[in-house]
Parts: sequence; structure tokens; C-alpha cells
Amino acid sequence: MKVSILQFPGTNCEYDTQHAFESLGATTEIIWHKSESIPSDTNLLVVAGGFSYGDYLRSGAIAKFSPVMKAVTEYANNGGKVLGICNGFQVLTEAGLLPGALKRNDGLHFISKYHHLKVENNDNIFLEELNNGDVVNIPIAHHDGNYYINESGLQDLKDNNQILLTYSDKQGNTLNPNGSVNAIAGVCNKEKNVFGLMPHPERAMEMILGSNDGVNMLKGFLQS
Ligand SMILES: NC(=O)CC[C@H](N)C(=O)O
Repeated sequence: MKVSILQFPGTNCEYDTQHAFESLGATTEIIWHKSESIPSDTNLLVVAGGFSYGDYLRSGAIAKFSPVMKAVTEYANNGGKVLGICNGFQVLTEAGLLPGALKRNDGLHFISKYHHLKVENNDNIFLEELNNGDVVNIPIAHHDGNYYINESGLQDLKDNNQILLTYSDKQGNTLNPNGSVNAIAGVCNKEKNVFGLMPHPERAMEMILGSNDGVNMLKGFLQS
């Protein structure tokens, strides 16, 4: 299994992501954003977290113009698996590969802490190792994590089981840290090959870090 990980100026989670997937047995390659292609043996393309282009204009809004994004779009449109984590989620929404947008958090603060998430739909490769209703504990670290989508878009997400994760408390009751519509923390596209989430599963791979709940999330990709 080969995982290719995108790196823009300002990305800062690429090496954590590399470490996480390698600990699960994958081989990895970091792809600089100036590349006009993606390695042909890529099984999973990850848009890693961070602050691409310093989050200027809007998080992810400049990264979408990087040369590599044309290849990313082609890869996704041909059915390739793509995962966007945090800033990667923002880049994928800005690029139109995922529905919705990420706005400034309600309260305007950068939030950095562990947060519980509830699995809403496991009928996809990302969450197939988990059960619907499971609660996982995964770090969040963002100032633009306030997921927005209009009413008809929200209905589409519900109709197609595209809402993957919502913010919750330990018991699975809704607990919304940033104002996201319906407390949404992660979604996928209609075709279920492009995934995005604001929390960082790659930071929850070992108990010494406070949680290993990220393992079962990332494993799903390596098994299909
Ligand atoms: N951890 C990250 O990827 C940060 C995402 C983005 N720069 C934000 O703060 O919203």
C-alpha cells in the first residue's frame, strides 16, 4: 500500500501523517505541491494538515491553485482515494472536491484539544473498522473548523450518508466546539472516495499520546 502525502508551503502535519501510515505498514512518499503529477503507484493520497500559504485569504484558498491540484482533481475524478485532514479538508472543499466550506470558528479562537467524535456512517472505507454510534477521542487544532453547508446541501449529505463524523461528548451526545452545521466534523463526497475531517487521527496513534483511536480510522484505507 503506497500513501502519497501532499506538502504545500506551510503544511506541518506531513511527517506525523507519514509516521502514522508507516506504523500501519504502508510505504509513503511526500509530494511537493509544485509536482504536476502523483506517483502512479499511489493507493491513497493524503492532503496533510497545517497552514498552507499561512492561511491567507481563507484556509486552503491559495493551495487550491498549486500545480499539483490539477493531478489531485484528476486522481479523485478517476476514483482514487483521497483523505484531507484539517487543512487538507479545507483545501479539498476550496478545490470543490468536497461539499461545503470551513469558516472561522464561532468564538474566533484557535481550539487545540482532544475532542470526542461520534461515528455517523461507517458504510465507507474510512470508517469501516468502526461501528455507527462509536465514540472516538481525537485531537482538534484549528481556527477555521466551522463547517458550513446550505440546507439543500445538508439534505444531500444526509440522503447519501455523507456525514461521517460529528462532534460529541464522551457519551455520544452532540457537543459542538466550533459552530459547525449539525456539529459536522467530517464528510465524504457522493462517490465515497474523497474524505475530509477537521480532527487529526494521525495524532492519535499511540496511547502515550493520549489516544490510539486514530488507528482504526486510518486502517480502513489500508485494507481496501
Ligand atoms: N491543524 C491544521 O491543519 C490547521 C488548519 C487551519 N490552518 C486552521 O487553523 O483552521
